[in-house]
Amino acid sequence: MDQSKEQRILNFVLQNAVRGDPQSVVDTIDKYCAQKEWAMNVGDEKGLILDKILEEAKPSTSLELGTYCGYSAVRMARLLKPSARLLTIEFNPEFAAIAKQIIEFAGVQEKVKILEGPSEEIIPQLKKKHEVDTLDFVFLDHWKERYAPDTILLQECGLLRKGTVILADNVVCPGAPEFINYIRNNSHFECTNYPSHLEYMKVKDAMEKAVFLG
Ligand SMILES: O=c1[nH]cnc2c(O)c(F)c(-c3ccc(F)cc3)cc12
Ligand SMILES: [Mg+2]
Repeated sequence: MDQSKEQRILNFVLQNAVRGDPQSVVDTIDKYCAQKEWAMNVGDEKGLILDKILEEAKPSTSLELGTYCGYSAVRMARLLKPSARLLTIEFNPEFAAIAKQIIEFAGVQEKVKILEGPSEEIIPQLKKKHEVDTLDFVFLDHWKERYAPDTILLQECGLLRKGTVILADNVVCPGAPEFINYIRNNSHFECTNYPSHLEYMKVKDAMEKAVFLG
């Protein structure tokens, strides 16, 4: 059977990146997706915005919605302090299997736990099944129609605390209008927009940061 694009990305990482070196894994995926096949990783330009906001937050417990091939999980894990943890939720089993291998190759598997399934099912399990108290950082990078309902669900499950940083990808392209409308008109969040470009393209995109005020 023909290989999937995600399998081709994995193979390129295995053949060209340095095992145990997360930066080389990030750079290798960016090289492949910029030169060979576009893929929906957050990429190098928006990745630098993610890096900066994550480093400012210094999170102990982070959640990512939308693992895909694990690019942003590796990118975030490389900046986390030794005791910090990243939980990442992926609905698509094929993507989760690829991400697991890329995360392990990068050597960050001790910091990253992939949770396979729909976010609306897994989020309510985070406290009891995954021993989460509250989240310090949340990266929204899954289906845009889930950004708003999952943000509401995180609040309802008591997973946000005063100062939790939520960062959303793609608020311009493909766009997340319901989320933007919800979060910018909600007095419990302080929002900041970060204009950028769609990964590996000259198309405009942006990220939105929303700090929960409690
Ligand atoms: O579905 C997505 N989940 C997470 N991130 C995405 C992304 O960064 C994209 F650029 C895009 C995207 C796909 C096709 C386009 F033409 C433009 C953007 C999609 C996603
Ligand atoms: Mg994205």
